[in-house]
Amino acid sequence: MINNQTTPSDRKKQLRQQLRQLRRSLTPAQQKRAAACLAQHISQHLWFRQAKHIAFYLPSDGEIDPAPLLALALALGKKCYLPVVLPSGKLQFRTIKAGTRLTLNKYHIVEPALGARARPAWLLDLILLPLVGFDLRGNRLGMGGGYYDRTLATVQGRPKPCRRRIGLAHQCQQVTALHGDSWDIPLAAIATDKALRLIGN
Ligand SMILES: Nc1nc2c(c(=O)[nH]1)N(C=O)[C@@H](CNc1ccc(C(=O)N[C@@H](CCC(=O)O)C(=O)O)cc1)CN2
Ligand SMILES: Nc1ncnc2c1ncn2[C@@H]1O[C@H](COP(=O)(O)OP(=O)(O)OP(=O)(O)O)[C@@H](O)[C@H]1O
Repeated sequence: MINNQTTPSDRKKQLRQQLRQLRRSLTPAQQKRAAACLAQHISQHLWFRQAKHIAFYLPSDGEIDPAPLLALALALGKKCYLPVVLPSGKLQFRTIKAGTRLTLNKYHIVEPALGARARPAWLLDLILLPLVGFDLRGNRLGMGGGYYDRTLATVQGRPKPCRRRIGLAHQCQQVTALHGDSWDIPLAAIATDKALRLIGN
């Protein structure tokens, strides 16, 4: 029997493919300009200026590139971290600085090798998360692994993870409305090449 009904999960997958295709189609010049604009928006924000420990990511699959901001943060003496995927389905945030040994994870994304010091998520001052898609209510579509959701989930008996979370994306990744899932961790702001917008509650 053929089942033609699409579920919310099918639609999420389809949207993910479309938005990933869209960001991959940006030219190197567009990517470079977007990364520079993003760095400008975030570097002026109080949350960045106040933060001593910041989680970044290294771009893959056309994601907006936080590298210029990472370079600035390192130059300012801030401690910077990158996500490392663990077999448990969670992320560990490991320190990145000049000379940190890097390796490729199972998704071919660069991450610090074993040995780099890790910092728990609740001791980070600011977390910059990669987005595949977003809406202006702060709903977030990620790569579908649930890594950030699992890592930042509030579990009773555990300290609260950092709430200053900024989702990063190209402006073209905005959609009218995304369906939020019960496990989605809320974003406090979204930063694109165009603006940094705080999410109102
Ligand atoms: N730059 C970056 N780093 C990151 C993330 C991210 O979204 N961006 N993550 C955010 O959570 C984690 C990795 N999460 C991922 C989850 C799923 C797939 C994925 O489905 N990739 C393949 C197919 C699977 C495979 O090859 O085994 C694909 O490209 O379709 C990739 C990364 C940690 N590091
Ligand atoms: N706190 C959690 N505990 C256990 N499983 C979870 C949790 N959060 C999410 N998941 C699982 O992860 C899967 C992927 O979730 P979702 O599609 O929201 O990922 P995503 O947010 O797009 O990905 P990512 O966080 O990797 O960028 C879901 O099927 C969900 O069951």
